[in-house]
Amino acid sequence: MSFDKLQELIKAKKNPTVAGLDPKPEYVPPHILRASLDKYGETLEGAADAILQFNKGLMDALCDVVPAVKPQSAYYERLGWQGMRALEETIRYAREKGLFVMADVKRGDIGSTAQAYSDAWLGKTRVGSADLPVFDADCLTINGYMGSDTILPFLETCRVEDKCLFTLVKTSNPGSGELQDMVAGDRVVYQVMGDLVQRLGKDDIGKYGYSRCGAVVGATYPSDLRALRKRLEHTFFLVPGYGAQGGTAEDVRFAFDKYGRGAIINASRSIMCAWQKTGHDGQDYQDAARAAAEAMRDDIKQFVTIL
Ligand SMILES: O=C(O)c1cc(=O)[nH]c(=O)n1[C@@H]1O[C@H](COP(=O)(O)O)[C@@H](O)[C@H]1O
Repeated sequence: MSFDKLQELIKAKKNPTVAGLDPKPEYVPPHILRASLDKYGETLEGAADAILQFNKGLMDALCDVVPAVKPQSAYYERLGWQGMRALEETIRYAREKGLFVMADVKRGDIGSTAQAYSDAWLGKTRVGSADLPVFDADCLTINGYMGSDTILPFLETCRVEDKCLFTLVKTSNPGSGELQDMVAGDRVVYQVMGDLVQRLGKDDIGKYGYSRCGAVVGATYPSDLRALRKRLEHTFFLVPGYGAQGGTAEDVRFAFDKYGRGAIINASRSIMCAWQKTGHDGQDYQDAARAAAEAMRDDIKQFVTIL
């Protein structure tokens, strides 16, 4: 099953991290941006071409270091349909490179609309008698705070397509406590959500002990991360917030089980924008991204041994 595949890629690369692909035109090295804008003008098409070329270069540099990439849809949506085409091509290229693709869309809606989202991102769209894959990611982030009926359509698509999900449980942002830390009976809200995620996934557990229904738990709240790891033993964690948001390797070690499994740590800007700190005008963006990804891996491996 799908988290088994991710776990095996993590083991093969000896690296429990995912590189976020959240590209803004400002993050693209000047020589790549200039080439695209010379070709297409200062247009959304030009910007979309630049981020696609940038993504491909990053994936060429990172594909033997990281097991997975996580493109965040917003950065592509803001460039309109040209951006969405760049996202589709990014996903296709990632798969060609053997990378596990986690589409970060944080979707959530009533059941019938959730089904449409899951067709788009994980499943297939029916046209006449044909079932056509669309974005075809391996895994998706969703927002399940509308309730279980909005999560289940995604989970069913995952079962049919052998894919998996991450549902927001305790997010990394500064305001996450405003609602997620509210007391709800004898639990707090994020615990209620975590328990729901674990319950929805419980009948479909993979060989490493994890269900298809994972949870997003931020690196920026390490004590909550530690408590959730103990509470949700069958729930795979996506842990964002390392690097640019201040989360450290010491913080994220709590996300892993005793075999060093069950979690993947994300960093986006600290890898994508590493070239901005080397003083070489972006010509070395691939080396810089690779060095940042290797440094993150080695940093985490000081605290976590993957068996
Ligand atoms: O679902 C996510 O990936 C996510 C959840 C969360 O709680 N916090 C969070 O930062 N993210 C995403 O993780 C990435 C973090 O990016 P950096 O802060 O640049 O490493 C962004 O794509 C965020 O949208």
